[in-house]
Amino acid sequence: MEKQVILLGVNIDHVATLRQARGTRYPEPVQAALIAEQAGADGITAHLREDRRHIQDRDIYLLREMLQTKLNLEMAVTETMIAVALAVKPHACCLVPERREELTTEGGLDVVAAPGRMRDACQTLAEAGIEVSLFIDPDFAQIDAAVKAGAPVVELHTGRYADAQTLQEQQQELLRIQHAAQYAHQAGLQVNAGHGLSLHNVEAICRLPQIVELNIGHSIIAQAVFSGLDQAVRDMKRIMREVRLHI
Ligand SMILES: CC(=O)[C@@H](O)[C@H](O)COP(=O)(O)O
Ligand SMILES: NCC(=O)COP(=O)(O)O
Repeated sequence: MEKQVILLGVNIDHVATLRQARGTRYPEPVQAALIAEQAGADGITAHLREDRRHIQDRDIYLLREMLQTKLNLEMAVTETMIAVALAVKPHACCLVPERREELTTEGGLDVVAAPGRMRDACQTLAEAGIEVSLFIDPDFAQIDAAVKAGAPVVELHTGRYADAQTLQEQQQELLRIQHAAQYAHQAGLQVNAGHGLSLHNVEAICRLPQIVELNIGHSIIAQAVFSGLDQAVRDMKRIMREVRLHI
């Protein structure tokens, strides 16, 4: 398989978490996005949650106007969110599961359980010129359902890999992701990955040649607290590039 550059989408949700903690006007997520782009981010991801715990609607509209790369809007599969996406027209939409009581995303979208709803959402967004990706667990049945729904892209959930408590568990989950990436690629899908990735665990995912793009947020924003956002993005891009060059 030809060696491809692996792209980095920087998720800026938790810049907005800091702002919402006090209801101030700072830190400005749009400013963070522009810094991330100048540091080498290939795109910006923002999750407009139904409970608006971090990213706000105004952030999405401003990002759409200001970004030099691409806006990947993460959202639940609801009529309300689809209406927002059709109004904003981001470059891409990643459809994710959401539960208000969750601390963060806990799993992948269950495409198998709602094939019609997923197909309709994919079709509506695609007709508006939006590239749709489905955030799913590394599971063959979910990959098959994503193909049937007409999604051109899947983002494999790496949360169980990132949260693994033992080396054995981590290796098992990595193997699951590897097989899912191969299967999804063979099915003609673009394969992205994300959730819980950091400088400490990203290398093994970068070694999977089918992975086109990683969406990483929490660990980059956390590192930015100490080394600044520009450096945090550059550090992540560098490790991704070096690992991919040597697979
Ligand atoms: C789908 C996913 O894994 C993340 O992109 C998502 O944004 C996590 O939600 P929080 O950013 O609210 O933790
Ligand atoms: N879809 C994954 C994403 O955008 C960022 O997830 P995380 O790095 O904040 O866990």
